[in-house]
Amino acid sequence: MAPRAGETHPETDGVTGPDRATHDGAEFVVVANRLPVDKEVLPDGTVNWKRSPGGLVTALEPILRANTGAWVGWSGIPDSDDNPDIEGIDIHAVPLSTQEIAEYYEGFSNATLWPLYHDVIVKPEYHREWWNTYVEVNRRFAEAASRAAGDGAVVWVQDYQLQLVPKMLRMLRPDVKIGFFLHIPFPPVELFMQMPWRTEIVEGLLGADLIGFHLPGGAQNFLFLARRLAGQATSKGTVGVRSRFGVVQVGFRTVRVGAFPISIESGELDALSKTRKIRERAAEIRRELGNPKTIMLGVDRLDYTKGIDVRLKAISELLAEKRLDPADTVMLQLATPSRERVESYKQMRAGIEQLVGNINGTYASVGQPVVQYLHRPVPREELLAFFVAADVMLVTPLRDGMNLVAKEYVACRGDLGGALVLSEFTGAAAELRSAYQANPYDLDGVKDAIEAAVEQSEHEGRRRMRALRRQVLAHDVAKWAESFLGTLGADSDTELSPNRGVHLVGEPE
Ligand SMILES: O=P(O)(O)OC[C@H]1O[C@H](O[C@H]2O[C@H](CO)[C@@H](O)[C@H](O)[C@H]2O)[C@H](O)[C@@H](O)[C@@H]1O
Ligand SMILES: Cc1cn([C@@H]2O[C@H](COP(=O)(O)OP(=O)(O)O)[C@@H](O)[C@H]2O)c(=O)[nH]c1=O
Repeated sequence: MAPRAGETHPETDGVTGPDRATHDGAEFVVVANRLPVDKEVLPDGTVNWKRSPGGLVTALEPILRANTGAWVGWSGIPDSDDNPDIEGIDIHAVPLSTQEIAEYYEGFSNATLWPLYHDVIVKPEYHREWWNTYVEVNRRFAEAASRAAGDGAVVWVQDYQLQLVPKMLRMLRPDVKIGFFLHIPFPPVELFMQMPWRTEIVEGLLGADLIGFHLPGGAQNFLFLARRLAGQATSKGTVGVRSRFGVVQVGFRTVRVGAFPISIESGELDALSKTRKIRERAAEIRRELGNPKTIMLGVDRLDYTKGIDVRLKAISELLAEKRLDPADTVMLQLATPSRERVESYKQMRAGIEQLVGNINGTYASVGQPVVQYLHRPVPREELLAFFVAADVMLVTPLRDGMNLVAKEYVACRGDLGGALVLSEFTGAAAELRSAYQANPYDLDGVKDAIEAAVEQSEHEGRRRMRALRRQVLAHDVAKWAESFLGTLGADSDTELSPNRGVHLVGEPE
C-alpha cells in the first residue's frame, strides 16, 4: 500500500519547515519519554528527584554520562518544566498536561501500543483522541530535540512512545543524524496490521537513519511492513545480531534496520556485588527471611507482561503437589508500582495480590509467610543484595523486549551460585541459553523448570552460571551503545560492507 498522491499527513502537517540557522546545542542528544529522574513533590512542598522506573533508564544513564550530552524527556508529573541538575547531563524537560498524560502516556502509549506490541495479552484500545494527542506530544518532543541539538548532532530517539519523532525531527533538522531504538518487542505483522495508524507509524520511524530492535525478528517484521505499508524498496536477506543490517531505500536516503540486544553495566554490577557491604546485607536478608533452604526471587515492575501470576500459580501447584516444602521455601516478590491509573494494571494488581493471599492462607505458618510481596520500588544497592541472596531467580514474562533483571542477576553471581528460570518469550532468552528456560503458557513446563532449578547439583549450577556469565560480562551496555552508535555514525555506502550491493525488493534487478 504505497502512499497516494495528494494524501495528507496529519502526523507531520503542523511541523514547521527545516530550520536552516546554525545551532549551538549538544553534539549528542537522547530523546526518551522519561527523564532519568522522576519529580516528586512531598506533602510539605519540597521537591525530590528520584530515579525513574524501568530498564530504559538503567541502560541509557551510564551511556549519557560517558558521552556528555543532552536528555530530552518528561519529568513524570503534570505541568512541570523543571530541569533537575544532573552532573554531566544537560536536561531538557518536556512538560505534559494532565490530559496529555491520560491520552498520550496512559492511553495511546500504554493501553494501545504496549498491549499491541506485547502479543495482545490484553486487548489494545484504539481511540482517535488518544492518537491525536500522541501526534501532538510527539511533535513537542521533536521540537524540543531540535532546540537541544547542535549542528550535525547525533540524536538518539527511544522507544514506542516516540515513534513519530524521527520523521518530524528530520523535517525540522535535516542536518542531524537520527537513530531510533525500540525497547519493547516489535510485533508480528498480523498484529501490527490492527493498528488504524499503521502507515503513519512506519513512516514516522523511517525518518531515522538507523532503526534498532532487540532481536532480528523485530527488524525482519519491520522491513516487511516498510515494503507493504510505506511502499519502499527493502533488502531481503536475513538480519543478523549487530551485523547484516536490513536496508530501506526512502527516496535518496538509505535507512538501516538492525538488531542490537541491550544490556547492563555488567562489570560494575559484578564488582559491586562482591563488596563486603552487599555480601553482608545479602546474609542479613537470608536471616531476616528465617534462613530457609531456598529463597526464590522475582523483581519486576507490576506489569501484566511480566508473568508474575505465572510464577505464583506454578509455586502454588508445586506446594500442593508437595514438590516444594513450605517449611523451607520463601518466595520474595518485589513489584514496583507502574502505570497505576491504567485499568488493565489495576485489574492485574488485584489478581496478583489475591494469589499471594491464597498461597499464604493455605501454606504459611504464623510469622512465616511463603510468599513475601513488596509493592514499592527497591533502591538499586538493596536490589543487588537480594540478587546475591536468592537461590533461584524467577523471570517468567509472557512477553518482554529484553528483561535486564535476568542479566543483572547473572552479573551479581560471581560466586557461581544461584539459578535462573527464564521465559522463552523474553529478549534475554536468545542470549541466556544456559538458564532453565520455559514456555510461560505451559504451566507444567514452568513447574518443571522451577523444580529443576531448586534441585540442581552444585556442579550443574556452577556450569550453567559460568556459561551465563560469559555471555553477560562479554556484552555489556557500553558495547550495545557502541554497536548502535558506531553503525549510525558509519557511512552506509562506504563503511558497512554488509549493505554494499544489496538487492532491494521492490526495485528492478
Ligand atoms: O516509563 P514507564 O511507563 O514507567 O515504564 C518503564 C520502562 O518500561 C519499558 O522498559 C523496556 O526497556 C527495557 C530496556 O531496554 C527492556 O529490558 C524491557 O524489556 C522493556 O520493557 C519501556 O520500554 C520503557 O520505555 C519504560 O521507560
Ligand atoms: C522492580 C525494580 C526494578 N529495578 C530496576 O529496573 C530495571 C527493570 O528493567 P527490565 O528490563 O527488567 O524491565 P522494564 O524496563 O521494567 O520493563 C532493572 O534495571 C531493575 O534493576 C529497580 O531498580 N528497582 C525495583 O524495585
